[in-house]
Amino acid sequence: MKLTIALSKGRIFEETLPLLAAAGIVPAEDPESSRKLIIGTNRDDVRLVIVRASDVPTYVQYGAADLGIAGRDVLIEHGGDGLYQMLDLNIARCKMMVAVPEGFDYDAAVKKGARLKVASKYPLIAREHFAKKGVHVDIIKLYGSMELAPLVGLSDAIVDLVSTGGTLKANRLTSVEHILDISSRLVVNQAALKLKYGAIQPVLDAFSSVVRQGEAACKD
Ligand SMILES: Nc1ncnc2c1ncn2[C@@H]1O[C@H](COP(=O)(O)OP(=O)(O)OP(=O)(O)O)[C@@H](O)[C@H]1O
Ligand SMILES: O=P(O)(O)OC[C@H]1O[C@H](OP(=O)(O)OP(=O)(O)O)[C@H](O)[C@@H]1O
Repeated sequence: MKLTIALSKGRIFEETLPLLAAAGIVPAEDPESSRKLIIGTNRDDVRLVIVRASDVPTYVQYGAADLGIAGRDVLIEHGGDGLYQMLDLNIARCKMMVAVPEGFDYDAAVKKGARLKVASKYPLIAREHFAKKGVHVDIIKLYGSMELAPLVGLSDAIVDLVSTGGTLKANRLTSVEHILDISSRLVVNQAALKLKYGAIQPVLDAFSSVVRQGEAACKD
């Protein structure tokens, strides 16, 4: 029985390699250098499909992939239909933040009840955050480089992912609110979990043991 795992290239692929190795899975090619979208592995029964990070839940939801790895950001925006979130893998960690240009008095704008223009690739997360605070916003949906939006007058603020803070700093922006901690999760197609349980369970066990080792190492 073949298992198909959906992954995005870049940081998720890189950070998933040790997890795959623990499950005895080694990709036959590097998606950074190969143009192939279906990558074989050392195991005849396991293949990887390389998709956009935000497309991973869709492939898993419809069963085109049995398993996938996606950020909490992507999973919240997608919704949970057709898939189970099985495991927090603790990889690709970052924070979802509100950021504004240095010198913009965000607290004063909020206090005044100003209507804010907010650019984001994560409209659901952004909308819910400001709704909870009772702040009126117009959300402007973007697909990348949110940091540019306030610099050219497209928005007052952004909702984006922050890790080192280097991108904000390089663009003279500053974070003003923390919304969520983000990490990537293993998701499984609901039907596949039943039908391919025997093949999926060892992968889950191997991934969990790597996550537990990482947690133990953090405590030491
Ligand atoms: N700077 C970062 N540091 C750590 N993790 C990050 C960072 N940026 C994004 N992530 C996490 O990694 C996931 C994949 O990010 P990646 O940059 O590979 O894709 P993307 O460009 O956001 O997605 P898409 O190609 O679908 O637009 C994100 O969904 C998020 O959970
Ligand atoms: O705080 P930092 O360490 O600077 O990381 C933050 C940046 O990382 C992400 O972009 P990414 O590098 O994934 O680029 P992309 O969204 O264009 O793929 C995010 O959208 C920020 O722009």
